[in-house]
Amino acid sequence: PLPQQLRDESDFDQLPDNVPISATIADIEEKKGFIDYFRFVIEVKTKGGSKYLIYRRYREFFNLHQVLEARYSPEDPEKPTANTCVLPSLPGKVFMGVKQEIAESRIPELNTYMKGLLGLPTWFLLSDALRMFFYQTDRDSKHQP
Ligand SMILES: CCCC(=O)OC[C@@H](COP(=O)(O)O[C@@H]1[C@H](O)[C@H](OP(=O)(O)O)[C@@H](O)[C@H](O)[C@H]1O)OC(=O)CCC
Repeated sequence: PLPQQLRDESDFDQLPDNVPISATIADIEEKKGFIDYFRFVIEVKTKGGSKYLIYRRYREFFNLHQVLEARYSPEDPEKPTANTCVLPSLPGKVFMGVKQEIAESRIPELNTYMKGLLGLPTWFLLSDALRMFFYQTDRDSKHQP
């Protein structure tokens, strides 16, 4: 069989072009309504070289993390098995505080979290939950500031 390093590269080459390979928060924006909330403006780069913006709020990160944990985190972090991996930790919920400040303080933490996710083994990058989160929806592409 191919040595691990070569296999990994060839695994990576097999990935579809629309798989996200990097994602960084470019800005935050406030959505005013009955309840104000903040969204993170995330620039996603795909393996095929395209770049686009998606807009996600914290609770969407939280829901993604719950799904990923349920499906992929090992019973015992000391012993990940073939289809489990140790996930980066998600910054926690905050119950009190100024929403703008909470959002701003989350920028570096969520950048680290996304970097951690997208640095996991190539088989993980193919998981539906992950690809759905980073997929650019119609709403994302029609987004008006
Ligand atoms: C003492 C006052 C308690 C209080 O107001 O907490 C409110 C809720 C927490 O509400 P939740 O929805 O469970 O959790 C909140 C949302 O995830 C929110 O996401 P978004 O920014 O996208 O809106 C985060 O920004 C908040 O930091 C978080 O607290 O607490 C619960 O309902 C607990 C349920 C597990």
